[in-house]
Amino acid sequence: MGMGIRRHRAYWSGVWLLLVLCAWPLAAAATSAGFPLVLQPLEVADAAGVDVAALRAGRLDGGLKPAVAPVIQLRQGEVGWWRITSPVPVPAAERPQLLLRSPFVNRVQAWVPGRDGPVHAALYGEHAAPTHAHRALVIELPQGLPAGAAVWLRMEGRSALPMQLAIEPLAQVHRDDLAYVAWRTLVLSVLVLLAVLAFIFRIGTGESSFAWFGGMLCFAVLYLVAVGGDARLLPGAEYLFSTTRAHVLVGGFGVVCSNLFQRSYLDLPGKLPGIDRLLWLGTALSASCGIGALVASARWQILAGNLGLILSSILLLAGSTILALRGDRPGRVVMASWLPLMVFTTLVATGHMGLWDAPPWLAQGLAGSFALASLLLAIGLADKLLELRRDRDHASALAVADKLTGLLNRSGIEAGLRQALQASGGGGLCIAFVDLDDFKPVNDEYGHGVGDQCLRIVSQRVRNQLRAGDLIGRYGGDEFLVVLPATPLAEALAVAERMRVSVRGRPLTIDQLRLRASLSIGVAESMPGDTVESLVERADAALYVSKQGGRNRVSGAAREEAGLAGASA
Ligand SMILES: Nc1nc2c(ncn2[C@@H]2O[C@H](COP(=O)(O)OP(=O)(O)OP(=O)(O)O)[C@@H](O)[C@H]2O)c(=O)[nH]1
Repeated sequence: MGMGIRRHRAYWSGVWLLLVLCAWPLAAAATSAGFPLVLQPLEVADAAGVDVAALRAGRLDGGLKPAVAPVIQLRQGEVGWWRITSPVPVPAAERPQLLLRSPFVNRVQAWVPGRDGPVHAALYGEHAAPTHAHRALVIELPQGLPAGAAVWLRMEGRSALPMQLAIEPLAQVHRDDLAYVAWRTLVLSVLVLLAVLAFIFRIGTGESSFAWFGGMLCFAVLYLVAVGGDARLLPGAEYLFSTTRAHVLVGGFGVVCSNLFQRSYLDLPGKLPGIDRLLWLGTALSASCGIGALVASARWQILAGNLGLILSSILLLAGSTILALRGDRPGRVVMASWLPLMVFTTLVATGHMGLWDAPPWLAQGLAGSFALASLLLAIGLADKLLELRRDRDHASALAVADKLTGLLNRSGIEAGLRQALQASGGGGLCIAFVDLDDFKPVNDEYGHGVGDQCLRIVSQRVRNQLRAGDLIGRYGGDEFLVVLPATPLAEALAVAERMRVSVRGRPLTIDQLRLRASLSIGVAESMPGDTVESLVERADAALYVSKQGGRNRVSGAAREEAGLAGASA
């Protein structure tokens, strides 16, 4: 009980630590304040063929639309133009930078004051800038943004994800870059570490749910790295990660692994078979989008993938809530891990849909809540495994326990003796065969209840004479077998004598009765080539000598080659 509470405290301390670590970069991002900017989309008949000289000279200003929130979002294949100005002069001394956050695979061109040609910016490819973190495209404004001056932006839509705009001093960009990289490193490290642990546990325990969990984490890491651009500077990263097809593929297989893991962790087939059957539909949709993306890229894959994800999330949240309300532990763990994830997913998705102005740190919160969910699930999985282990240990302890005395039963003590014989290498081990004298009359005169109590007290007294490594079991009715590893015969005879005295020396008090009992004991020492049967047979023969000698005594088995024998009373 005490151990359990301590373990749970350790789990929750870990979770709190992670939450605090989550809060730090989010708080840092939230406190970032840049220069105000005004964003105006430009409406032109032919967006692809705009005359930039005319644009910069202000001759196309008639096409400018009213200012919008500083967010740029285009459908795939669309071309868009925007003008950026600032209501206050942005001084060059502050080394201001234009930031386009969460760029993913988008590419932009910018015409900034002080430069003739366009500045290109992208996460991947020849225009990738290794001098900044991958959270944003950063375009330098060498002359700042004086009153009346403008930055012109051109973008071809490659991803439908929105990009937020900001103008910030270089010092702040660097500070936020560092916080971002630290945060991403923490999140990705947690996920990678958990994945490695999951695969190690899979090999160690043979539990398939660990493999699905590990798979889910690997796909999650790939997804975050692909969308976030963490690996953008590695050779081949552009080819591997910068296509929507890559995201559909890892996303689809990630959901498949997650579903297979959660159904086995929650035991959905046994506990909620209806939800389990529906979950197969979500899994099939996600699998079809993943397999489809392996073959070719098509629009239906994104639809199937999103449907699979939404259906699976709803079913898992519903299933875990039902199980949690029933007091089921895995249900509670899944609910606790999915809730923050679902909240962040909904906030990010509604932000993407333009329903509200989502803050830039929300995407990082989503990644963090995923790491938190994975950590909770890993703890839950380990906890479930421990519980299974405890149940199994309990069951195997019950299988070898004698109910009446709490000692090992016959098969338990025989197994223990077999092991001890193997470990002893054939010599130096003694056993004592202990039998209660004239027990039948106790049963006959006082009844079985008193007889049982008598067996309990005698077993306790005999056990109290043993050392930590010795074994004792109830061999049958009123017979006990004691195994004394690494004990010479003389010492074993002395131990047996102490057992005899412990029972004979004091009467057994049962209710109002005071019964005098005694033991007959036969001791035998192991010899090379001994088996459990041959050794027990010699101890039994020695016990017979004690019985024949008048009971209440200890006899040592004769060692044929040495002719040793001992007896006491
Ligand atoms: N109360 C009780 N009695 C048991 C239990 N198992 C066996 N017995 C009784 O233990 C007695 C064993 O008797 P024996 O060992 O044959 O004979 P004994 O009377 O002890 O005499 P000696 O062994 O020759 O000294 C029998 O009467 C069994 O019914 C048990 O679990 N509870």
